Amino acid sequence: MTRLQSSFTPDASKDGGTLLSVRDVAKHYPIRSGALQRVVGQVRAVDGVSFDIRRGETLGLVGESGCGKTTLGRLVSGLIAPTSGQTYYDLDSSSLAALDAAQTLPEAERHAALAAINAAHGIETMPIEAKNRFRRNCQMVFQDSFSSLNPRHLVIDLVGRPLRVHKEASGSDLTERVVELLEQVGLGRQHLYRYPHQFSGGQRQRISIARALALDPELIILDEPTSALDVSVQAQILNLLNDLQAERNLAYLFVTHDLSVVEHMADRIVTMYLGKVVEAGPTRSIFDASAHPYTRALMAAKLDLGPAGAASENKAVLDGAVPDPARPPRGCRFHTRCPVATAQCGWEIDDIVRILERHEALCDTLTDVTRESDFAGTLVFEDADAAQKMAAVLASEAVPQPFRDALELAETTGTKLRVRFRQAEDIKLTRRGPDHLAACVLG
Ligand SMILES: Nc1ncnc2c1ncn2[C@@H]1O[C@H](COP(=O)(O)OP(=O)(O)OP(=O)(O)O)[C@@H](O)[C@H]1O
Repeated sequence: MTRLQSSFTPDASKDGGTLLSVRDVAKHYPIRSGALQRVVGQVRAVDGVSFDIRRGETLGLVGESGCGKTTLGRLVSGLIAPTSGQTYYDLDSSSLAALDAAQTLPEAERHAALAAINAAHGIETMPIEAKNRFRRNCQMVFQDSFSSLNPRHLVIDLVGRPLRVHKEASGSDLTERVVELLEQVGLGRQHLYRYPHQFSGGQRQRISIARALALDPELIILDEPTSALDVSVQAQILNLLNDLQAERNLAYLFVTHDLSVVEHMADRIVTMYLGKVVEAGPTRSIFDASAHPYTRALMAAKLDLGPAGAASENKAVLDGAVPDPARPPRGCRFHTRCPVATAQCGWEIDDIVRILERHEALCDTLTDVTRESDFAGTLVFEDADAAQKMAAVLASEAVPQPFRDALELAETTGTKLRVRFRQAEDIKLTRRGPDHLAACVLG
């Protein structure tokens, strides 16, 4: 893979250097079944994601629920370990160049080339002292302040804990440090000896932010920090985050499903769909010239709060549920819902299975599916009539035109229906403008 395809490395105005480099990171969760809890599949929550975060910038990570944003946030923070790939902390420019050059090498050579960089900068492989430094410098704020703040702890304990654990302060010094932190987030000394339930949602989120600031981090991962709040409180928290960033040169990874929030907050945006990055670029470039239909659909969906006409039109854009991440669609994973899909987007046998799920009567008569590959196979029905009917459905307007264009063969013999689609590879990210990448077959 070339660097262009594997990573998203900005040269934005915030040129404080790269803080974190996420490289080809994947997280697959095993699906277990039966009395013996055998592994029968994998949920591909994050599936080969690369991007950089620069010092002092806000990177917005957007996508619908279930696309893998939270998992990615936890991977980046080191809270969970990746299945493959790695996140690198504090690379100098020559290590960063070496890291990207190594991505183009064959697997075996890549390991050798990366050994020194992994040992010094990989958050899974660095020495314990370096990992502790990373942990101090990378903090998280979660959406649900109720569950992230222990209800039995006083504010002084909640905010002071990182200082105590890292032996930064104790006694009256600790109290004064906590007061300082509370004042920075708009609270004060009078709040020290109260419990989380005595605060409003917005105030609790301020306490979470104060706790995240305690060790003076370089990066805060904000996972839907304002989604549970009223709009007016949301604005106050976003303003607070902006002020803190300006004062402390903080970098934020801002995880949200809400593009209107990142439009105001983010310097750059990464759009994720079903575990993959589908588009990444400077915020203005994404909003003015989005190159992926999924990003455009998310942008349209944000107008749902607007005029009724826009709402109904936009609901159609993001119709249907996100497919099962254990069986992500081939080619472009968005092709099953894409309003501008083409025959090149990766239509496959599973798309027939998805169509069958909408035709209950036919689905009941299906007895077997044998696959030669993801793109070719045979469906066996109870009787020849059902096989003919299915062939007729596949040739009709009940299925999208690009699906029909991609279907090279649909041949019935008795109870069997043999099908073959045109082959497709995964769609790679390609350059669409300065620092702007998108993974779509359309130019
Ligand atoms: N511990 C886990 N075990 C198994 N599957 C998981 C686990 N955590 C997440 N998943 C699955 O991984 C996929 C991605 O989940 P994730 O929470 O990262 O998405 P998300 O975009 O953050 O969604 P949301 O906004 O709803 O949190 C989902 O299908 C989810 O069910």
